[in-house]
Amino acid sequence: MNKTIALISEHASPLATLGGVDSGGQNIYVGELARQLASLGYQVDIFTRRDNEKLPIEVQWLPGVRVIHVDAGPAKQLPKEALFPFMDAFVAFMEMYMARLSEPYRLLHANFWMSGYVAMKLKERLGIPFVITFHALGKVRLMHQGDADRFPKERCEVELKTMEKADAIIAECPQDQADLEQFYHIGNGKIRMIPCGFSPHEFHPIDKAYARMLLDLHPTRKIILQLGRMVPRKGVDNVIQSLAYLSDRYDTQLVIVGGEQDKANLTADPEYQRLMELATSLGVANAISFEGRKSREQLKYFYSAADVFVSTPWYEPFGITPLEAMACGTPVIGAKVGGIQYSVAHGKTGFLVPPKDPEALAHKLEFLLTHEDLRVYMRRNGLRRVNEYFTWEKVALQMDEVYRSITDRHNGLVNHDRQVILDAFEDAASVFRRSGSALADTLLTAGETLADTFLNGGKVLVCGNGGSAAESLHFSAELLGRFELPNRVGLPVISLMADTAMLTAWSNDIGFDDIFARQVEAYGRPGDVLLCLSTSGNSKNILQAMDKAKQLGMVCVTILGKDGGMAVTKGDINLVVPSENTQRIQEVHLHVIHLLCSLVERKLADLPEIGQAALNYPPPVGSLVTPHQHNGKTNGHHVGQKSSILG
Ligand SMILES: O=C(CO)[C@@H](O)[C@H](O)[C@H](O)[C@H](O)COP(=O)(O)O
Ligand SMILES: [Zn+2]
Repeated sequence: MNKTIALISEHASPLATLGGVDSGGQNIYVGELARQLASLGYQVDIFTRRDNEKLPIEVQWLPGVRVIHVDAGPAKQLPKEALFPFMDAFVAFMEMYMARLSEPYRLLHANFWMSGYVAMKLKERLGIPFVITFHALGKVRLMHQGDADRFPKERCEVELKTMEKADAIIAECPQDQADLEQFYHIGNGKIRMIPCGFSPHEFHPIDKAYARMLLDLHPTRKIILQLGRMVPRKGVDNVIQSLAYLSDRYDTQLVIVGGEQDKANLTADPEYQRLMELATSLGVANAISFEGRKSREQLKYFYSAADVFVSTPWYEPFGITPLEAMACGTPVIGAKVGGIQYSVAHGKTGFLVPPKDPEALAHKLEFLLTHEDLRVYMRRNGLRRVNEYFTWEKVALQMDEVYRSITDRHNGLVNHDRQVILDAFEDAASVFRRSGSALADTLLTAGETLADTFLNGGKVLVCGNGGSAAESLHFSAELLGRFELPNRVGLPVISLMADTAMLTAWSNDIGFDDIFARQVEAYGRPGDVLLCLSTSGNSKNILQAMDKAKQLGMVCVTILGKDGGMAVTKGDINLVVPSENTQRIQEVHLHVIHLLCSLVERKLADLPEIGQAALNYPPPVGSLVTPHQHNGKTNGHHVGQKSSILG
């Protein structure tokens, strides 16, 4: 079974350094999901923007996982708010890349709204189904950030369209699901709740004293850890403010990990400056150490060294850091928002507090830091909870289920469509078979009549509507031009729907019902044939043309379907296709006109006495057998009169 999948993550690459403004949870999510999917047998390609010209296009990152760097916009770092204009180029690159693959991706998994746009376009063009994890929703962000939100205004509209087109939407927590339902009205069973995860091999408890020694942290002071991206919405200022409410703040240290810079260069980070000013103004600067950006390998030591981990953002679609802290045995005090209120079990693995409420945070901090037994209890619960529900391995297993259900459904649809096609061929074959026996004799008569008409200096007028109009042109082209017989003269067949100017003027000014009758009157002569194609046999313009032809002493040959309609009562030779299906009828009609052409040419070529004459049409009047001498009465009508186009 083909298990190739493309993860699209336009700004967040698993290869990017973590902790910067635009790299965080999504980089981890994409990387860890890919790693686990590969261990489930998937071949994963991660498409992310090439933001450094030195990056090769393809990087084999892990066994079964490649990172594909997409040329879309300048090959340098840009804020994610500036990337949307390059997403069409992203789509074009992926399409080009995919065209070279031996097997198409079975599924696309988009991450973030702009990747969703890419996946939606690819689905439109290539029909590949897609899943999306938004990681953050535009409407929620706008609610919290207001004018500070710098994303293009189309974001929410694109999100909505993407949601409509997606085969499944992954909500990361119950709050995410509720936001999707409330703000985007998505509730038709498309949403699947699958949380984020952590890797037990990466995050596990380490002896506290050892961790502190390695990190050069105080061996006995109470350590509060704040770790993550340092942007206003993460509420680092809230944690700093809470220190001012702690009664025993001098025995407590707040360690802040994260930011754009490492420790030595932190002063260059404006957010650090802002936070430092705040700490100084509150008189708590001495209780804080800013550690700057750290490598991922170092994080477990920080989590393990801390007595409590704090995360109080304004909002948080999921929040991976509380999981990582619990996985290292550290209780969490988190804001009662987004995924944190789901991952942190209040009173069991930590506490939930309102965001932007430093006093409430201080209250819980004080309580937890002064109750060691409670910390031990929460440590045990936290370890159990995260290992039971939140490992990347479990996340990937749930994701695999979603992928399978979509691809099965998709294959089912494809198979269904395939069956429709096979059935249509079967149906057509059966109508053709039935038509063979039903029409063979009449076809011989019709072929002979047409041939005799030509041989007698007559002509054929042919008409029909819609598909039948196209076939009437088809018929005149074969006989006026060439069919199978080489070197014969053109035969006089006039398609009555070929004269667009006449048809439009007449139907515009007078009416549609006599467009053919008018032409029959002008062109028709006794002994000529009017050949009518109609699937219903009830088109008024066909019936009127037949009436006119009969008045002029012409022969009416019809090619019909269903019950033959009214036309069957007026025709001299009626070829009625035994089917009720208009398309099948038309398909047999094409075959019928080809057979008529074939019969005409055979007749012209085979009759020894006229073989030469057929090549030198028109024959001298009277030199040839007249049709009724061959044919006698065809369907009760004599067709012996001679004519030429000019009468
Ligand atoms: O080709 C199709 C349907 O397959 C149509 O264009 C179809 O020919 C038109 O509806 C005609 O107007 C039907 O007229 P008729 O066959 O009933 O005389
Ligand atoms: Zn048609």
